[in-house]
Parts: sequence; C-alpha cells; structure tokens
Amino acid sequence: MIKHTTLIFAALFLTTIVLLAVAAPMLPLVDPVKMDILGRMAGPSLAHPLGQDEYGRDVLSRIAFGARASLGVALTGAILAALVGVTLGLVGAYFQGWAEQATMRPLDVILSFPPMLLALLAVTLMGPGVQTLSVILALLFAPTYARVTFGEVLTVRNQEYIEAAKALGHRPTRILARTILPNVAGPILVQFSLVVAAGIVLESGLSFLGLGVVPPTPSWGLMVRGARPFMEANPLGLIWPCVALVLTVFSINRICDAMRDLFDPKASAAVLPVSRLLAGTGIGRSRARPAAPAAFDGTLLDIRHLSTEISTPRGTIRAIDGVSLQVKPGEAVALVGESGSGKSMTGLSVMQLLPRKVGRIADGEVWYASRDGQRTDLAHVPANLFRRFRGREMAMVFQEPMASLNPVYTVGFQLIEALTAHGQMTKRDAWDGARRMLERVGIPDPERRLNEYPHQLSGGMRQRVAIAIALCGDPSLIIADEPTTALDVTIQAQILDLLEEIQAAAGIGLVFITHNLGVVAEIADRVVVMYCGQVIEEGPVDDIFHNPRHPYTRGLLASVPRPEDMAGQHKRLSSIPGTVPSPLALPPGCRFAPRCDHATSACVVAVPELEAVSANQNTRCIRWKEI
Ligand SMILES: Nc1ncnc2c1ncn2[C@@H]1O[C@H](COP(=O)(O)OP(=O)(O)OP(=O)(O)O)[C@@H](O)[C@H]1O
Repeated sequence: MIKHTTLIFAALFLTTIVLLAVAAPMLPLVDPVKMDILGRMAGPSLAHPLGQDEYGRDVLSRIAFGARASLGVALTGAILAALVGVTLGLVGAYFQGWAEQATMRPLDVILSFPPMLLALLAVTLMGPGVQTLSVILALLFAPTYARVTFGEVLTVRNQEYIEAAKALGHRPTRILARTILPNVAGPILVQFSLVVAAGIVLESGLSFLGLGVVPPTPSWGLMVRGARPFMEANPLGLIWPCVALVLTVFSINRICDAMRDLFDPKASAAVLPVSRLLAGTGIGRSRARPAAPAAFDGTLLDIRHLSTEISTPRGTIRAIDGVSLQVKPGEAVALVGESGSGKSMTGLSVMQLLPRKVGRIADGEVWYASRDGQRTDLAHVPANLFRRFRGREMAMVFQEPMASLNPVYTVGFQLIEALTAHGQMTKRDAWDGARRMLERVGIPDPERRLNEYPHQLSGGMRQRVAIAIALCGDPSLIIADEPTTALDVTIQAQILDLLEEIQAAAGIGLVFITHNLGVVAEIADRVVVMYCGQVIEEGPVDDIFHNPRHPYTRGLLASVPRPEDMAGQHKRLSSIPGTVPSPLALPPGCRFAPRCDHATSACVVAVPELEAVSANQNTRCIRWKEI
C-alpha cells in the first residue's frame, strides 16, 4: 500500500516538475532574473508565493526556470551516458576478446582522468553552457554504466536461455537487445536514478565554477549556492531549492525502482500455488508409438569421426574424440554415459554452440540432410551462416527449463519471438500460432498461460513451453540435453510421453542425452554409449539392453534398479569401480581398462576400434567375444 502511494506521489511530483519546467516561459510567472533590492529575502507573499532571494528575485519563478537547466542537464547527461555506457558494456561482455579491449579499455582511460580536468577540457573545447555540462556528465558517467552492464552481462551470458535464443537462430544484435538487455535492466535503472541525482548536484558545482549554467540564469544548484551564505537570515531561500532537489531525486529513484520491478516479474507477480499449476497438465497419454512417417529415406544426421577440443588453463582436452553416429528421420537416439563422457559436447558441437573462444571442432564431419534433400557438413559451415540451421532445421531442449526460458518475458512473448524469428507474421497470427503451440504440447488453458511468466508455471509446464518454443521453427532434428533430469518422476514420464509423441508424429529425429537408462528404454530406438569422449558401444535399444558386449555398458546396466529389485527380491546393485579419468591424463589403450575386471595387458596397447558385433551393434572392446 505504502509502496503504491509513494509511487503515485513520485509520478505526480515528477510530472508536475517536468510540466513546470517545460511550460515555465508560458506561465504567468515573474521574470526569474528581475531584481528587487527592496524585497531582498522577503518572506512569502501573494506576489511571491515562495518569497524572494538575496537579490529580491522571485523564488517560485527561479525554481520553475531552474528546473529547466537542472533537469535538462541531469537527464540529458544521464541518458547520453546510459546510451554509450550500456552499449559498450553489452558489446564488451557478450563478445569479449577484442571487443572487450575496444570497448572497456578507453573507458578505463576516461576513469583515470580527474573529473575536474575532464570538465575543464570539455569547457575549453566547447565553451561553457548547458550542452557542455550534459557532455561532461555523459563522459563522467558512461564508464560507470559500462562497468555495471559489463558485470551484469557476464553473470547472465552463460544462462541457458541465451543458448536457447542462439539455438533458435537469433542474431547477436537481437539477442543483446531483446534477450540480454531486459535481464540486466534492473541494475542499469538503479544506476540511472543515481546518475540523475549526481548530475543535478554536479551541475550546481560546475555552474558555481563558471563551467556550466551562467548566472543570472537560474538553476537549482546555483540557487542553493546563492542562498547558503544567507541561510540564517533567510532559511527559506535554501529550503525551497533543496526541497525541489530532494523530492525530484526521490521521485526518480522511486520510478526507476518500479521500472526495475517491471523488468523482474518475479519481484512483483504473485506466485501461484504449485498444486494449482500442476492441475490438468495432460497426464496419461497413450504410450503406443505411432509409426514414423517415412518422410525421408536417408540419414538425417550423420556424424563422422567428430572430435572437439576445449582449451583449459591446464591444457587442451579432447572433449569428444572420433565420435560417429547416425540419426534417421523419426528415430530417437539416446546418448548415455557417466558425467564428463562427452554427451553434451556432442550435441553442442552439432549445434555449433561450443563454449566461446575455448571450444572448437578439431576434426570430423557432421552431415545434415535438409528437408529439400540437400546435405551440408555442419562442422564446416561458417558461424555467421549457421544461424539458418538453428531453430528452423534443428532445435535444442535444455535440462533446466527455468534457466532456458527468459525470466523477464511472458510465455506468449517468447513463443511469438520464436515463431517470428524466421519470417514475418501479423500480431494476430503470431498470437494464434503461440496458442496452438501450447495446445500442441498439452498445456491446458493456453490463452491464460500465454500471459504468464515462466516462474508462474510448474517445472513440467515450463519444459512443455521450452519444447513448444523448440518446435516453433518446425525442426527436423531436436537435440534434448537431459530434458527430464530436473523434473520429478511423474512429470518426467509426462515429458517423455510428449517428446515421444511429437517426435514420432512429426517424423523428427531426436538425439536424447541422458544419464538415465530407464529413460532410454522408454524413449529411444538406438543407444550410443559414451565413455571419455568416445563411443564405446552402440546399437538398437533391445540389443544393447539384452546383449551388452562392452564391460562398461554391462556396468551401467547393472547399476540400474529394476522393478524386481524394488519388489524386494534382493539383487545387489553394483556400481562401476573407480572414477572416469581426467581428459588431461587418459590411460593408454582402452580408456576403460583401469576400471575393467576383464582388462588384460593387450587392452592397454592401443585404443580399440569400434567392431561390429552384429549387423546393427558395434562395440569398442577387443575381448567382447570372450566375455
Ligand atoms: N566449458 C568447458 N570448459 C572446459 N572443459 C569442459 C567444458 N565443458 C565440458 N568440458 C569437458 O568436456 C568433457 C565432456 O563434457 P560433457 O559436458 O560433454 O560431458 P557429459 O557427458 O555431457 O556430462 P554431464 O552428463 O555431466 O553433462 C568433460 O571432460 C568436461 O570436463
């Protein structure tokens, strides 16, 4: 209640002051520079409602005209500084490297100059005046904005919703303006209110030195300075400009606070109870898998001997090493393996979303067949041309939907962004399209949900929205990186059903990255088992589950609880002994040998090749026939 009252007061006060400043020359006010020696420091009267100053000038008139200079200088300076500083901070933090040097280092130079020296330099070059003051303020405050923005962007730039925006094929300028900027707007707005306040105060100091507003032109700062020596004889002369200053600064602060809340919907919106959010999420779909339409005969994705390197402070590692796998249209291929085995890096390499600067495809090919039948080696598509594949041809669903959705935009806005990313649409069509996408992923009451923010949805619904966004570009391939790991078990099952249903109905090729072999059995047609960046076994789900040939696959399967274990038939779950070796110190020969019960001296001689076990199954173990 108090919060709202202060906001209304702030808005009214600021509007009045701004109107007063704009309309001052048209109002029936006394000439603000006209002196009246007989009326020096006279108290309020009908002719002078706020009294007269040390030269007998009308205080009300000087407040109104003074607002023009003070607010004009402070607001212009703060806005100019924000435009320059925020742009440089965004570009420097997002692109880093040379962009950081080009944007942030010149600002460091400006910061190292004493402010007064800068002010004198500007006055020497431009002459004193209101415009010069605005430029000085912009120069002084742009580095502060840039630093605040730079720091904020660094904290959000690795968030999954930024990766999700890239995965949709958005341009960097669009990502900066529409995805990152709203998420860092809060601290920038706070900075803005501080800069306006500091600007008003600085204006008075610089005007006093003859570097800004030239007397007798009124400004609030000059009024404070003029009234100070007479504060005992005429306290009102000091109080009025101070009241105007304090209330203006307070109002700007309050309005900026409210705007910050607006940009951070979590701070203002009421969070709905989870039970209500979970109601009617569309549980209980049939598990029967419809036959995938034979949309395309060949392979949709054909990864051949793909190796990806990452530079780390301790040396370059091969995050994936010679990975080959194929995905057909309508086929679901699961990538499984312990943490660090290279599953995510495989997905990110295909999408060209490797960690900036440090990650690169070192070797291999990634053949992708577009809808028109054209095959492209994605590993060799330049980064600036790759955008046309993301979103439209292939999409990505991430693990944590709260992180992959942009927290400051409604569900509807984000869906419309995705729908319009690759083509123009009318607002009405985009809204209808967004509603249909929500219906498609089984979200009840889609019209209402379109107006809600991600934090107002349950985890399961958020993931449905993330899937809907991925589907907006009608992709042929979806890479889902542990899309159910962050969800509880019942919701996991619903999301799996949904993915399975959509993928099979639309003939989409699905690469499903997971730790969970239970999930693999549920969704996948084929399994690719990875260890230390290599594929160590692959084949159809049934073959891998019933006839695993690699000791590592066996170990993984033995560590999965089965229904009979739960039912009390005491079969001990085994875990694989030892830990995954560091990619910086890989063992010679078979990478699993140090943890393998069946390893012999022959296993450490050379890295085993993938060997065909049957027409469909391959394994990377030289002893598979014996064990
Ligand atoms: N940004 C990074 N910087 C340095 N090394 C990385 C980075 N990301 C991944 N790696 C390394 O690359 C290798 C493969 O990692 P990746 O994330 O693909 O494994 P994963 O199988 O997906 O694991 P998880 O299941 O934990 O996600 C690991 O050795 C990992 O430490």
